[in-house]
Amino acid sequence: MASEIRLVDVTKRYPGVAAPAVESVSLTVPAGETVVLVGPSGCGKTTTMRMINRLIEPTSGRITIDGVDTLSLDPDELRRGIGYAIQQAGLFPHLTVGQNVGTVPGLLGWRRPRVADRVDEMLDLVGLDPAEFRDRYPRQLSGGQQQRVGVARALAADPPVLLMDEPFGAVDPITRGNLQDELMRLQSELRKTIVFVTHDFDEAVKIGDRIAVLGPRSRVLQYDTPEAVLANPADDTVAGFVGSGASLKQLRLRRVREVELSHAVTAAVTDRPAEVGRRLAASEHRYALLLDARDRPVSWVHERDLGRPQPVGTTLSLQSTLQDALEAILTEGGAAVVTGARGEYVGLVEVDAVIGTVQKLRDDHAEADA
Ligand SMILES: Nc1ncnc2c1ncn2[C@@H]1O[C@H](COP(=O)(O)OP(=O)(O)OP(=O)(O)O)[C@@H](O)[C@H]1O
Repeated sequence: MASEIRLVDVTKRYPGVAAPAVESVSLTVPAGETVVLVGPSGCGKTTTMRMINRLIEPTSGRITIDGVDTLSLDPDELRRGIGYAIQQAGLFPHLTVGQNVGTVPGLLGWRRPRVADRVDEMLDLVGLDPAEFRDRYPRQLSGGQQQRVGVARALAADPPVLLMDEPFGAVDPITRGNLQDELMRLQSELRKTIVFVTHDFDEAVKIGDRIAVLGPRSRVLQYDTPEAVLANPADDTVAGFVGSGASLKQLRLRRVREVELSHAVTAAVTDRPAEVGRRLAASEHRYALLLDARDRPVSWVHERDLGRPQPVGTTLSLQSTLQDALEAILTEGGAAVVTGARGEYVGLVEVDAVIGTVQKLRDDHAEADA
């Protein structure tokens, strides 16, 4: 269940402040997608997001959810239908984890056993063992665990819309990466409409189906897929925000399955070296890949050292990112082995194929823009 959110010409003026904090923003968030609002501090991201659940009332303009004007709804009712997760989780300190997660279902009048079941289900979903965590207080959790509880609470009443304001801002980079991965996994199952605020462009690229790059007063500088923003920033301000290393960032978005694989000379580990040598001689290759009885890669042999196979190191799957592929190619030297679901040999990724894919992406976006 997901909803389309539409902002039409939305402006917010804070009392006593001459310049509007948000000026004439129009943006459509498609149902079931994750849209990231990204921009520098003070540009109005939080104000824009909070107008959606009316924690802040717009001065003018219209916000609709599935075509219904949010101003026509009772604000409390509106907010019960919208999950909200914020930095440092914003948990109630005097309530247990279970009570925190069960807040909205409780307000909605769910019966206790149903709330209790839902709490456990949600804790499971965000990777916390209910038996261990449901009766703890927030202060007895790490920052990352608190963030997980925050996400569980936001999702508890199964709202079609989820607003997340720098939800992973207060944790270390590794925990942050894990929480991002978790959110992406959850979203691939739940397909909520998510509006996510961050000032971290890399986070936006990683988790967004689309990114809205905002300038002062929440002006939308570019609204597109991460691939398109990276390949072709709309102007110098966006380019500055994309920063250096745009091509390297693209490597994280593309998968091995999108690359043309090349093929090694293969042989069975049980084949005699002389036979492997004959095969290599008949080819343009210097290395052969030896496979076990179930076609799984075991080792490489060089034509001039057939008696001394070298074990295959890191292998890739078709789902691996091109960043992983490049890392493996650099470690393995020249090419990395791709395996299928049962570990069987599928092909090789070579560095030229990775470079070619990124270049093609740039050319495609440049053409689309021309
Ligand atoms: N209650 C308020 N009264 C007056 N001005 C406010 C109020 N809340 C925010 N502002 C101003 O509105 C502008 C936008 O603030 P907002 O918090 O939406 O930005 P933001 O992009 O989310 O920033 P950050 O990334 O630093 O959280 C800022 O200039 C801020 O000072």
